[in-house]
Amino acid sequence: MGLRRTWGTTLHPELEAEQAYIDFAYECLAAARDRASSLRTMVEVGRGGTEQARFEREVIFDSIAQRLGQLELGDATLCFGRIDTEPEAAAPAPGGVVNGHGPPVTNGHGPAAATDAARADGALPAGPPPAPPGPAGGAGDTFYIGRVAVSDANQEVVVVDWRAPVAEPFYRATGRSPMGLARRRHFATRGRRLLGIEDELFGERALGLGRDDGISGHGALIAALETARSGRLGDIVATIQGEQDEIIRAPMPGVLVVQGGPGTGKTVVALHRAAYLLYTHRFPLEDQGVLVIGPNRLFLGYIEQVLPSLGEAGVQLAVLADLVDTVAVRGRDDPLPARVKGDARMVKVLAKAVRDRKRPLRRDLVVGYGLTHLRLTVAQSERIVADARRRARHHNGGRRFVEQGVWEALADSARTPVDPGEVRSRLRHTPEVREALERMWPVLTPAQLLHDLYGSHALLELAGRRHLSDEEVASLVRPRSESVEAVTWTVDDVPVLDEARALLGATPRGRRNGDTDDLRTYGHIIVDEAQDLSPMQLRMLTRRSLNGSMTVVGDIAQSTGAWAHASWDEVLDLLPERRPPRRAELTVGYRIPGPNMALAARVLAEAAPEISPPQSVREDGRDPHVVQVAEADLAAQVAATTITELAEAGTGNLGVICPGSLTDRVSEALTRAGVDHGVALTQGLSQQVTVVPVNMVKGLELDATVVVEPALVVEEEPQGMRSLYVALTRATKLLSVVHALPLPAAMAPEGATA
Ligand SMILES: Nc1ncnc2c1ncn2[C@@H]1O[C@H](COP(=O)(O)OP(=O)(O)OP(=O)(O)O)[C@@H](O)[C@H]1O
Repeated sequence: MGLRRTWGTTLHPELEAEQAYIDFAYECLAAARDRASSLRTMVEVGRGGTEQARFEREVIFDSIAQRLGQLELGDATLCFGRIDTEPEAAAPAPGGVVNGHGPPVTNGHGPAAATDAARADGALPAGPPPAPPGPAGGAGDTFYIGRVAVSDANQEVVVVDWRAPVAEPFYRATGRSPMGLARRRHFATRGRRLLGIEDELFGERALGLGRDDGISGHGALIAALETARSGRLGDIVATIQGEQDEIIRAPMPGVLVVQGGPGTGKTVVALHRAAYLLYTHRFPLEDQGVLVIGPNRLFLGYIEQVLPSLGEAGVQLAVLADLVDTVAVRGRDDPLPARVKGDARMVKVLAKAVRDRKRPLRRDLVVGYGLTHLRLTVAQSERIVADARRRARHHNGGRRFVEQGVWEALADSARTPVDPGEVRSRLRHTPEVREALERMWPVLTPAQLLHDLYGSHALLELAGRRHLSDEEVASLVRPRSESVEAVTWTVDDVPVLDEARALLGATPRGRRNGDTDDLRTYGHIIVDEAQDLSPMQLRMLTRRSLNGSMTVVGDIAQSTGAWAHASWDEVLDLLPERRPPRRAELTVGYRIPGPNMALAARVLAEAAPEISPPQSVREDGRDPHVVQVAEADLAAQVAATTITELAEAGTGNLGVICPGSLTDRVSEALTRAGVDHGVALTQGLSQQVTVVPVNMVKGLELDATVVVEPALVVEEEPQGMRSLYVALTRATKLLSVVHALPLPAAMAPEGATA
């Protein structure tokens, strides 16, 4: 059984009727917006009434504002297709069904009736009611699928939200498994204008023609993929494919791991899953929160538009450093300390480092008290520390037990009875008492603990000798900064600071400002580029998972960090284990045209031989251009190639992907050649041309790329071949390579040896 497609080279006979229906849907959307706006004016947050009344008004106000946000589509298309079910598959759907005679007749009160009613109460503009065509099967049901749900004035469904269960066959039906569909129709639109219609017929109507390769809405998909990139990832609600939809709608509990090659849609799919889960489990997820973790800020800037355009508020996009918000983070460590700081052995090292900070006195504390002296003996201090260790869940929380023990012991030592409370108020600011408390049990922030630890070979040695090698211990030492505020923390310090925070808990001062021992958790966590996360980074995420529900996406072949994982098992071992994890794979590549993928696949075969390359949806495309020049001419040639590629890319964007050491030289050459450009580090992808060091390019996508000096990429990056694979898989269209050094063997022209 197959599918039959008719994609608008000639005018589709139902174009006009569908256009009328789409116009009607937009009118209903505008009416819904007007209603929400006037409601907002009515509930405008005022000062009057009781506190309870004001609170309720604010809640209503917020939800209207959110609804208005959802109804604000900007340039995005409202309705991108429809499905017609087979007559026998027709079943009433909650909230309204489009019955028997096509879209205008919903439950017997179609848009025609609805329009009259709405016009009567002034909600809809005047105009003829639409007369859209009936369903393919004659007597089945029809549902229009769109970005948000729209109803008419009678609350009849006009457009179904893409996340609703009824929309599932729009994305999942195949020739082999039509899911009760007679026809699926994709609309090609520009704004509100319907430009073309693509039909896929199922069952007997398919007549065995057309494709059944699991790709649905082929024309719409290719049109979406050919569109020039804006430097920001967009949504794919109109063209989600079956294998992607299964991941998006997978049940929420537990960990779901998604492996997929470059351009298979892992990032978009993960973000659409966030939107789907919030729609389907709004209560309790909206309160619990959804966290999306990306590898760096450039990447977050690249994806930040996708979720609002899906109508989702309340999702937190973050890099790991944002979760440790008390310190500023810049740069990375050298490979050895980076690796040690990511290693799970650091858990034990830190626990020991905190233990080492709880010390009995070296000699008795004797302190003047009026005409007499009070005494705390070494043995008493030992008992107090041991007792607080047993009682405190977090280090800082133990300080009050220690203080209490000290006041009591000092009071006990008086010749005449003294009240410990009195001792406390008279002695707590005395320097020798404070010093004793600091020795026995200092209050520590994570930064103070690490500042002291890294700044002292002795403390490191004490904490690490049973867990780390001498070389590893030595790699962590760094010159002591003047104050803890002057320390520059690195990305690699972040999970160590977080581990320290989990051990230390809130400080008394933090507690007074509302801080607690417990960290903020989330009902669902989405992790992108997860293949690069170290065990300590994964622990950070597990710590923030409320109930073990996570979506973890990545590509083992693109793991390039200090902690490049060889398999997902290694990652899963470090994630919450409340349920058996589920795995999914994305196999179809949407970004990379066939010829570019063929070159990248040769590099992949060496970088990660066990991983198969994705199958490109677009088999055609220009062959990659490879240009060799003398070393002295390299940067000038990069500029020249950039200019030629730009001419071919038209309005599309272009990335010059360099080994880190060549970034400045290439940028200067572009300036000399008069090419306006940005540098990713400071400007993101906001310019048409951007120079991107290879270690920042992961996850990004451009229309055209010029990859500079592959051999140097391989030499400079810790996982060189994998970094090169990442670099070669960024372009949606044009790929050029400019080099002076011999190419890595895997890239040499087929048949040639390097
Ligand atoms: N079903 C789809 N319809 C239209 N475009 C799609 C679809 N799936 C993916 N794409 C597009 O393919 C491109 C690649 O998607 P995405 O960046 O999510 O892939 P990825 O697997 O995360 O890639 P990488 O591993 O390189 O980070 C994006 O432009 C995305 O919009």
